[in-house]
Amino acid sequence: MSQARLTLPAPAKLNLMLHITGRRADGYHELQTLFQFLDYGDELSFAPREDGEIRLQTEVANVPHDSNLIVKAARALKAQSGCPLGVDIWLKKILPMGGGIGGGSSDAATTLLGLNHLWELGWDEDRLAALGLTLGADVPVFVRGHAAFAEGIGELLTPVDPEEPWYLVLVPQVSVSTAEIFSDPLLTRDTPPIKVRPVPKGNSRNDCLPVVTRRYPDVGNALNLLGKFTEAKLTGTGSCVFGAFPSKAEADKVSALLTETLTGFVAKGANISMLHRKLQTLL
Ligand SMILES: C[C@@](CO)(OP(=O)(O)O)[C@H](O)COP(=O)(O)OP(=O)(O)OC[C@H]1O[C@@H](n2ccc(N)nc2=O)[C@H](O)[C@@H]1O
Ligand SMILES: Nc1ncnc2c1ncn2[C@@H]1O[C@H](COP(=O)(O)OP(=O)(O)O)[C@@H](O)[C@H]1O
Repeated sequence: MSQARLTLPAPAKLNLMLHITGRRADGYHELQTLFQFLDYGDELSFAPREDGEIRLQTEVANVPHDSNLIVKAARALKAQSGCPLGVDIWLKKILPMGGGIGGGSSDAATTLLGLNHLWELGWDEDRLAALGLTLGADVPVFVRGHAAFAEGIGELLTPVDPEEPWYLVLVPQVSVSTAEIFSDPLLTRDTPPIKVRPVPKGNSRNDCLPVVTRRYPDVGNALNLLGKFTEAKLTGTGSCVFGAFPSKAEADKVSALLTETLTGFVAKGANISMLHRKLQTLL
């Protein structure tokens, strides 16, 4: 076994549209959503430990280690695989938390794939995605690593290949709780499911938007400002909003104007996640 430290990216995702089509008996919502990755994200490093301990060596503000999805993912994989090894993990946290760009879920997926490699478990993607789903509805798409149209609670994935524009992502300085938005009585929960495949253009609405902007005026403000330049959309349950541009130069130009007053970043859309591109180079 290689003892070298393994460093892997954990990319962000965007929800290019998000319809809520129903609610299951367990309270989870049925969605139709289009996931695309960004070439922008956190970075995790892993080094095996012979004593079986799982240690996250980086503090994450306001997230106790036991609640960190990285630790939960590592513990679950160790328990289910029976692997005797442990791991030291370091996290370079770049992605805003509660931003709807999936940082925690992506960190969990990178942990599952990284440890599968480091511990030489040989689990296939189906098994890793099923374990990922027990950690969060968004984890499976990061495990699969391909842009996807998602149904169910986000786990029934059909790979798709939308255009890969440059995006300007604005990050309002509020953290939105997904559970809070999904429990709002005013949330639209009865959008008729789209039955046609591929999903026709023009279905770019996010059903969470009215509830999120009502609760978080800063998000509405960011949408209005970006909307002066391009179609401005909300990702997931927010708080981040984004707009597409045909080139980096154009995204940078608008970024320069808006980030005087707002935080944001420019990144390229990617249909194959940078985690999977990196893992390919290790095989
Ligand atoms: C809405 C989406 C869209 O991509 O993204 P985010 O804005 O969180 O990134 C996701 O489906 C979120 O996935 P994820 O963030 O993994 O959610 P989870 O941890 O599984 O769930 C948090 C809480 O949200 C609610 N929840 C989540 C997903 C879903 N399909 N229906 C729900 O009702 C549940 O109350 C759950 O307890
Ligand atoms: N490794 C992690 N990175 C970020 N958040 C985490 C992590 N582990 C657990 N969390 C918890 O998950 C919540 C949602 O995080 P995140 O995935 O960044 O947002 P979102 O689901 O809106 O995209 C955080 O507020 C935090 O409490």
